[in-house]
Amino acid sequence: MLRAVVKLCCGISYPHMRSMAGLQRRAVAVIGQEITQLQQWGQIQQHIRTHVALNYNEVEQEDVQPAAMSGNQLYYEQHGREAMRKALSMLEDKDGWKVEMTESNGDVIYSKVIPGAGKVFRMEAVLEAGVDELYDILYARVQEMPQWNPSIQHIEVLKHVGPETIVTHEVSAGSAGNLIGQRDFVSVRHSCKQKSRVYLGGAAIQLESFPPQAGFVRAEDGPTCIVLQALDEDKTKSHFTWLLNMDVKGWLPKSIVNQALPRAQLDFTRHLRRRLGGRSMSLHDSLHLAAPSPILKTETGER
Ligand SMILES: CC(C)CCC[C@@H](C)[C@H]1CC[C@H]2[C@@H]3CC=C4C[C@@H](O)CC[C@]4(C)[C@H]3CC[C@]12C
Repeated sequence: MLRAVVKLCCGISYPHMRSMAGLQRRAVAVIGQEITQLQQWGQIQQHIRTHVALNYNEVEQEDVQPAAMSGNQLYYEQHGREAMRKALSMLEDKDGWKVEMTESNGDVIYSKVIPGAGKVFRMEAVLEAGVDELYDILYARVQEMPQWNPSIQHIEVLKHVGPETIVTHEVSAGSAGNLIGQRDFVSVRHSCKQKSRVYLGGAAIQLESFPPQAGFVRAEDGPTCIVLQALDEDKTKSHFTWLLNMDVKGWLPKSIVNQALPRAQLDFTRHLRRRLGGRSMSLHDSLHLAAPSPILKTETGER
């Protein structure tokens, strides 16, 4: 329909456009580009509906009304969905994953080198919570994360783009336990909630209104994704899959980064379990938590 209207408009305006000059012509070209973007966005939506992995395509996505959204909002939505799609297709490819670590509580981290993305890590764990509770903790109340996770110093929701998309600024904690030092991230985070599954995708974005700040190393997270899958009817257990794909930036040996990233995943999950009430703590975790905290909130990170 949109295409037909555009064609009709083009036909009507063609004789006038021929007589246009300079700036007017440029303005028409820009409008043309915007229309193409809208169209591409529609195609991406369609692509997600039909092709994306792990049942994400079963989601009844509401028909989007581009007219009701500003160009920027459309861009964030599109970027978030695209990140989710890319991350899910990385997870979908089951070949070539190498076991990186196996924990006594059953958590496993795999890694794989993916052309274009570099080394990515996939964590698989079982959490003693339902997908709704996890969605609430990990997405709806994302800004409260620093209260239960000492690896994260600050999270601010910069924009609420829609019910499924937010733009966030995140600052990791520079601490003795974190060899990489403090980083900050600006990301679009996209969520998709189904009855027994939740998808949380994300990727770095550049915001003109939030350029890298002096003294901070701006890292890039994503395309990344967390998939939560309910394991039982009573909603007491969920399977947690987390694809971590991060460019930490700065001058650091790969070996340090490749050790720090899976560590960060284990730490994150340990704190998440503690937030869930310690219901699923392993012996290893309880011992670890009983010891004086190795995470000292010092300002020793590279700033
Ligand atoms: C190793 C160093 C550089 C970083 C350590 C902290 C990392 C692990 C922290 C910093 C910011 C954090 C992210 C902040 C926000 C979200 C969105 C949420 O919906 C899922 C978790 C997720 C995606 C966090 C995952 C862990 C994270 C990436």
